[in-house]
Amino acid sequence: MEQSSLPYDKEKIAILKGVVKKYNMDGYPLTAINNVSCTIPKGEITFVYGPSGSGKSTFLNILGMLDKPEEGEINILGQDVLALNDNQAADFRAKHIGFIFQSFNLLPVLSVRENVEFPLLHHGLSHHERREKAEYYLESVGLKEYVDRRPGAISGGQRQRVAIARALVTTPALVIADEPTANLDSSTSDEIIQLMLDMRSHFNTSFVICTHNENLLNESGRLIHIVDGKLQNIGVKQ
Ligand SMILES: Nc1ncnc2c1ncn2[C@@H]1O[C@H](COP(=O)(O)OP(=O)(O)OP(=O)(O)O)[C@@H](O)[C@H]1O
Repeated sequence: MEQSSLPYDKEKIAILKGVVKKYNMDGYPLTAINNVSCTIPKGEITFVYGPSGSGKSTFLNILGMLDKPEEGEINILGQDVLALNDNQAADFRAKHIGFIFQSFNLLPVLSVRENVEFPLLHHGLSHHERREKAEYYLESVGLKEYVDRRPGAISGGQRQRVAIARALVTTPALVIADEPTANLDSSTSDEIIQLMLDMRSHFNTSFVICTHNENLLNESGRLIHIVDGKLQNIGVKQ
């Protein structure tokens, strides 16, 4: 695999330089991400915020290697990820990146435990090892008693806890969360926010969270503000 031309810095999970992503909007080009350069620090929470349609999800999809930009460089953990072919990119993503979505995206026919075991299927573990790991992470998000239930038989907040356990079970360096509290009431949102903060300290995972939730933006962490596809500023909230 090719090494990135961007300098490798072990304190940074990701380095983006000059990233441009365009969409075709009814025959017209729309620049959703416009020359974005930034770094994602290790072991911290970075909050991405900005108006609706400003390019936050596009930014997360590119950072999470779900989508490719037309221009720019992206280095994740020292790897030039744009140089990877589709299979290599899928392997890299499965190993290093976890995702949390606003709509939870759990598989309804699987139990809570099986949902969390699922990302481990291609990690060369025995059934027993997968089960042990899944139960460890489910216990860490407070769902020990619910492992045999189906997602349809637990609350929205509990579903998001399952999704957090599923994102963490592969011990990824980076967890990307797109509006993780948008479908939750405010007190459940607060619990989920607290849980992600606890998980960050406990597992030293780097989180990048896109949010409109002001409670999240008041937490300490890095802030990336995107307006019209451009980075407005990068700040540190103490
Ligand atoms: N698949 C697509 N095809 C065409 N245009 C798209 C596509 N995805 C996003 N866009 C456009 O790109 C721009 C950025 O969209 P994006 O979803 O990244 O914004 P956002 O900040 O996440 O918005 P929101 O806060 O409403 O979720 C918008 O103008 C959107 O309409």
